[in-house]
Amino acid sequence: MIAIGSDHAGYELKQQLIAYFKEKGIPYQDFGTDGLASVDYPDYGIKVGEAVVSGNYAFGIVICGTGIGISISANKVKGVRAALIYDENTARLAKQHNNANVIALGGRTHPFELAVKLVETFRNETYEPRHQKRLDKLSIYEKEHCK
Ligand SMILES: O=C(CO)[C@H](O)[C@H](O)[C@H](O)COP(=O)(O)O
Repeated sequence: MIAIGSDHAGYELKQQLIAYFKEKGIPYQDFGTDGLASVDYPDYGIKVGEAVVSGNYAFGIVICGTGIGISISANKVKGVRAALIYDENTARLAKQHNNANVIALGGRTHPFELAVKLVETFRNETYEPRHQKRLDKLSIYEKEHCK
């Protein structure tokens, strides 16, 4: 199950991705926003981040205008590794090297066709455990410094 959320600037791309998930039978849960009215990206980035660390989702997708604000927001949640991906290489490496559990896209920067390609590239990639030492350092920092 994919957790997906956006602000108003990411709403249209989110709806397009949801239509794609429906067509392909890919399970998802939508954490809002529910329209084009102006909202604040931290509310949705944090909501999706918290859902992902609950352990009930394979990964999260967060979308604002550029993907920057909402990825920063998701990364405030302990246990989240959110990656702003913008081409096939970063989509691949976000999984291979970082084992990202949230990916961020921009509704004003990522055309739908690119967004689908990046989501599918990320989904089909596998993590390379040789990077675990680095991820462990992030977890240790979180344990020691973040409540
Ligand atoms: O946070 C962003 C960039 O990091 C997003 O682009 C937001 O969606 C953007 O700030 C919203 O801007 P708006 O002018 O209020 O629509």
